Amino acid sequence: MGNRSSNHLGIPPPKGPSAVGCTDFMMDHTAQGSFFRLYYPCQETEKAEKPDWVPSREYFNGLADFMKINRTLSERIFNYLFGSFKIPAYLDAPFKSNGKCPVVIFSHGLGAFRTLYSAICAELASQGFIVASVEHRDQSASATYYFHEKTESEQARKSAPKTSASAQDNLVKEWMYYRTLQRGESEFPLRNTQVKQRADECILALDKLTQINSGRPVQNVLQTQFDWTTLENSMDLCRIAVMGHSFGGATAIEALCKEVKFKCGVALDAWMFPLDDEVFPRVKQPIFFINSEKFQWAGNIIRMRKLDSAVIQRKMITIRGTVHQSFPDFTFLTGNWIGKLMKLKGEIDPEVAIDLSNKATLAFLQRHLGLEKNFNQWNRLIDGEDDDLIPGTNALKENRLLSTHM
Ligand SMILES: CCN(CC)CCN(C[C@]12C[C@](c3ccc(C(F)(F)F)cc3)(C1)C2)C(=O)Cn1c(SCc2ccc(F)cc2)nc(=O)c2c1C=CC2
Repeated sequence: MGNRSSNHLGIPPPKGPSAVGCTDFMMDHTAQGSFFRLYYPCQETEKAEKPDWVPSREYFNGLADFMKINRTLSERIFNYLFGSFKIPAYLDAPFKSNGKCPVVIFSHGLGAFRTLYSAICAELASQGFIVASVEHRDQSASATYYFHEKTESEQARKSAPKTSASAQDNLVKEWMYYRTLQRGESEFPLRNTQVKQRADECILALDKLTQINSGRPVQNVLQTQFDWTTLENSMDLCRIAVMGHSFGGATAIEALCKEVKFKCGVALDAWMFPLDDEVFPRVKQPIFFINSEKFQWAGNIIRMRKLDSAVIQRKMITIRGTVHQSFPDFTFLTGNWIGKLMKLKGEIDPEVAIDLSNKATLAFLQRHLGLEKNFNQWNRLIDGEDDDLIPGTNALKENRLLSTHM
């Protein structure tokens, strides 16, 4: 990678043997329904094009709200900086896999949304996983949308002639934006309510995938060219993991606690604040904490350590030279100095960092989902055995003799 010209920016293509397809699913016309982007192994295809990384400009508006910057100005900047990037996957490409695919449900961070972790999700799909990247409707996403049927009165107000009242015409696309903390509002009740809703949304996404896998007809209210019936019997529903970044890492832990079908969890730079203390003793599945060097702090690590267990595998590694944004796709999309200025990049090459994170994740998933692949070649990464990895954490002042294995 070192010899690539610096202006060649973009989300790194997946490294696994399969080409990757992606499509969107929305269960119904409510904010309570499941909404996710699906990444999956697909047939090599020239004709399918790669979808836009940010599906519509409302997402940039939401991002501006989240970052407390002016919408008009930032929309132009975001469009200029990020408007043309494509996802390393083929839109609605036909599904193809030999054998049943293990499943990962992915949960985005605060202020993010379903498309921003494509380097991670596409890599897993290229290695044979079916990945559903959920878009949460708990108002923690920068933006998300849903449809609702227009009421008679709304219909009446619309100027168009009655004759055009097709199914689509009486649907209104409703945008839900990031909910900022009100002045004087305490954060924990909001985040604790949100983490529970987020876990339920991960479980609901799994329920929809289960229904799709069974071949029972499933409604997708989005007009896509993807044939969902091709996913019948495609998933190994004994091999399901839940994964997430930051707030999504806490969501993964909450989801493990609520749903035993999730056999293990991977928490990328988890933000432990939203979780109740009583969740910790109730999680029985293995968890892998993959942390950045700059984001973590002692209090957050100490909460992760509450999950430490002599009988259930809990592992933790820290990637040297990484920041919180080393996991979402933004880290690949700006030059070095803008990236470092906006804390989107750390010292380490972003592709090296995400490669370590992805390989360590694959090795952990093989171990705890019982996969018959060759991801065990990266087992040493789970123990932090690499020049760019620290076993456990750098965020505590303890000396190495006292540090536990996690
Ligand atoms: C002032 C705002 N204040 C809001 C509460 C803090 C804002 N903030 C730091 C930011 C996100 C930042 C960001 C994004 C995107 C560009 C861009 F320019 F590239 F678009 C730049 C700069 C602004 C780095 C975080 O919240 C960090 N964070 C995140 S960031 C997840 C995310 C969000 C948007 C994305 F586009 C990509 C990824 N997810 C979490 O679950 C948690 C935290 C903190 C605790 C829990």
